[in-house]
Amino acid sequence: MDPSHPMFPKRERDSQYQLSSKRRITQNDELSSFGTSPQHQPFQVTYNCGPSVSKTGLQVKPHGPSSSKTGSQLKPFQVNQNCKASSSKPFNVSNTIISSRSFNTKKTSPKVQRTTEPKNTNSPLFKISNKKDGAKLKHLRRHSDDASSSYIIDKEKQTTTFENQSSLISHRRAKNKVECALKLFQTYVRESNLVGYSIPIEASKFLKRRGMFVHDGKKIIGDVPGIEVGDEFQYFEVLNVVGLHRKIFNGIDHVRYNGMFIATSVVSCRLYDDKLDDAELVISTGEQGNVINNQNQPRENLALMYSLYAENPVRVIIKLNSKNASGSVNGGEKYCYFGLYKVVRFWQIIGKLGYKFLLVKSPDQKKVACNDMRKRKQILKREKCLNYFEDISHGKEDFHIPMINCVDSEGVPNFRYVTQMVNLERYKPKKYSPLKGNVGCECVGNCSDSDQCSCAMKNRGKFLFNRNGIVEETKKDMIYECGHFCKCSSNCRNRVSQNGIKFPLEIFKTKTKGWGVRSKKKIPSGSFICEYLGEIIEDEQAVKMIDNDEYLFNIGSTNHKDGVFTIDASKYGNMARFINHSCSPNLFCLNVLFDHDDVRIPHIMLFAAEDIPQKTELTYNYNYKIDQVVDNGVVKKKYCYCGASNCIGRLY
Ligand SMILES: C[S@@+](CC[C@H](N)C(=O)[O-])C[C@H]1O[C@@H](n2cnc3c(N)ncnc32)[C@H](O)[C@@H]1O
Repeated sequence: MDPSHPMFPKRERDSQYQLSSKRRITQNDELSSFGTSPQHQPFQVTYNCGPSVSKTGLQVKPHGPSSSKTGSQLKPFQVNQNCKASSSKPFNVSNTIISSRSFNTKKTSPKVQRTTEPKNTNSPLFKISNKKDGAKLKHLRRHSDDASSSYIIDKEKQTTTFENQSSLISHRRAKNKVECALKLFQTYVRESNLVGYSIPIEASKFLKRRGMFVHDGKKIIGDVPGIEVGDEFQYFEVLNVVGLHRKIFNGIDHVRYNGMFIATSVVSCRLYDDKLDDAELVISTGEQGNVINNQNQPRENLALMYSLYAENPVRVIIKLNSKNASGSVNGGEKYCYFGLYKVVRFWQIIGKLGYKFLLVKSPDQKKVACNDMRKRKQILKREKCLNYFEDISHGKEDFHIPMINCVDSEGVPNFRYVTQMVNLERYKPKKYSPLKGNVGCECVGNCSDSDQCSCAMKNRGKFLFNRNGIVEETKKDMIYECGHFCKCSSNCRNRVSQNGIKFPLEIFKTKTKGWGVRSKKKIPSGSFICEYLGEIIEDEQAVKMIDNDEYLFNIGSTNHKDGVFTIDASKYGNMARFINHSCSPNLFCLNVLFDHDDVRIPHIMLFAAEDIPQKTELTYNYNYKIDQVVDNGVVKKKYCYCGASNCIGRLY
């Protein structure tokens, strides 16, 4: 081992860990371094929610209307006389777009009055007491009936047919606008250096400033032009951007229409998405404000109540969650538009001030809303899996990164999937700035002459990748790829690992090591696999992470006076955070630089150390030192379950 190898002083650092009771993955100095249809079943229960349950403060309770708690004696679709709403008759409502300027600003809060005391029944017990309101409701119903729908969905073929050319054109135009807005949103999320919940909020503000909100200033009842049943959105905030649901912290959106509030959209949480099919019926808990009597119902409840009488279409968006072993809901969430529904009844929750609302899907709406739900069900069945998630990268990678669990029911762990290092910009000092140093090569087109290419010169006068992108040097301290500041083209042979994954990978649950990673296809030796991504933190910070140090990866070397860094993949990371250790690994890692010249914070790139057959677990050597991991003066031990014939039995 060359002592000038930036990883060489790792041994010294390892002893430092011992002192600081820290353990973490280190780079090796050798090769190994590293509601269904009513006919089928009773209604499915969902709960309305905002961006997150805790944020909205809404209660999420896993019991439905038929639970004894609510005391409901009504069978599904049985509608109490007071609350008559025929579920058999097809919807006769259509789109209405109200410009925000045209709202009636006169406040005439409708009074809702209970006719009988609810004892053991949760029948809908309200009638409109205000005659004026009744007239308005009639007017609204007539208005809805009269308006002609812009498109018709062929139920059998599950296709959307537009009534005329102009409605098709305007739908396409709106769809383009939606797509543009979504792309910009995604780009903002990907490129921003922000962290946590603020990312989608800031992205939404950014789009708003740029006038990229679709249907801005309009409150739409019914179909939203440009959006189709089954469309999926990654963030709650996006629903506002595309005009599906205008509330940011509330699961029920409403408009004031002729002096009354009617609901326009509801966002519901499904806690058990493995049981999902197409939702024919949804029960949504109404807002549970501090109501003392029914005269003071929160606006959202009133809106849903009036929607029952108005028979207006309500858009239903369902938040699809995963559930992890501890039962908490996190990860892998998205919002799927399920189509237009109608409120058919509501009832008070016994012992509580809130209400529940039963919504039934319009028979003319497309049935299977989310494609991946069907696929997910098939895979669960075929693989005999207990849990399956189609893509934990949420479309951020060129391939889907599925997560398959055939061992237990644990869902996607709580971390944010990223495709670039978090916090890199913060630590990249100016003196290493490529703009100041001579970082980029001057080659024209593809780099071909290693004597002329300054990047090849840094690699001791060689191109380290062959023309198929296979790395031919496995023991280099540092690899310099051509990069952002080079004049060569983006297809240059000296740009490999920066271009992202080229082999489809999947995360799977192992029996003894937690999650692991395997390739869906065979991988030739020397191929680039993936980068180890996470948040760049300073060493001192890493040392303090006593209880959360499983995803720390030492980078750079200790002989830099101005900072030593670690990658922390606990909160932010990619599939690499799931790659396990083996005493006989099939991957190795290399330090790569291409977007800056700071050797303290190289990219950690994993490559295949051998030809890897498909479905084989990918592993690298964590390089822990046995008996050198100490916590509070006590030597910590972790047994190794890599199963290799040369396994030393312990990770540390
Ligand atoms: C970077 S994480 C790897 C992914 C991890 N299995 C998971 O479920 O998230 C490192 C942790 O995985 C487990 N692990 C990795 N390789 C192992 C091995 N060969 N034997 C036992 N546990 C291992 C250890 O708990 C280790 O702290």
